[in-house]
Amino acid sequence: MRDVIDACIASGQDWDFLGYVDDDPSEPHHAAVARSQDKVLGGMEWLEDAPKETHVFIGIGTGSVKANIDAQLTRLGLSAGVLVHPTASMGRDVTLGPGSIVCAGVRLTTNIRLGRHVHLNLNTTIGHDVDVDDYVSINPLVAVSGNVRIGARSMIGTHAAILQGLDLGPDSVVGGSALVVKDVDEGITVKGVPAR
Ligand SMILES: CC(=O)SCCNC(=O)CCNC(=O)[C@H](O)C(C)(C)COP(=O)(O)OP(=O)(O)OC[C@H]1O[C@@H](n2cnc3c(N)ncnc32)[C@H](O)[C@@H]1OP(=O)(O)O
Repeated sequence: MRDVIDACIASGQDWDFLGYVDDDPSEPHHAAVARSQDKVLGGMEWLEDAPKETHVFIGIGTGSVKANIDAQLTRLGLSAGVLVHPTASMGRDVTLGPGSIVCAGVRLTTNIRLGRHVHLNLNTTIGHDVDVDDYVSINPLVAVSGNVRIGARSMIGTHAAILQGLDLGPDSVVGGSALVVKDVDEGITVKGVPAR
């Protein structure tokens, strides 16, 4: 996520990165943050006194965790921003929900809706007329075809392909490199080619 923030700032977007909020940062995480000359601001309690103009992004992939943190942020009256890497491309009629993170090389075509805190990782493509519900994470190099609906909190593993017109239920999981050829029910994990 830090690379997306850096690129947005470099391209002239008006962000000033304050740091990370982490309830239980590991030693390697602390060290990596220090090497980048960033800081861990504190745990979730830091947000209670954060300036109200602070915008927050959730750097966690698990949909249910994102939903839980988003509820806490809403209670605190904090807003989520939208981050779009300058190398991402976007067609007409694309709606990005609060907290959306669109990484480098992502291609969004037309008539697409992303819900709250949707993450589109590196080089993912989203076809026309696609609805991605709240807290979904789509990992690098995924190809989502046209007229697909992805239910809330779902995770699409790296390099998966989803064929056109399919419905993936809430909390579904698609394994890395899967080829999804039929609808996926709520809470179900599919993997392989074809995915089952
Ligand atoms: C920038 C980033 O890092 S973004 C993150 C990128 N990472 C991803 O996208 C992760 C995607 N996740 C996966 O593909 C996971 O392996 C999941 C979600 C499919 C795991 O599903 P689980 O059912 O928990 O798999 P588990 O690890 O228990 O393995 C069960 C079996 O499935 C196999 N398996 C696991 N993942 C896959 C997969 N993607 N495709 C095919 N087979 C798989 C395992 O080899 C194992 O087979 P075995 O029983 O014959 O030994």
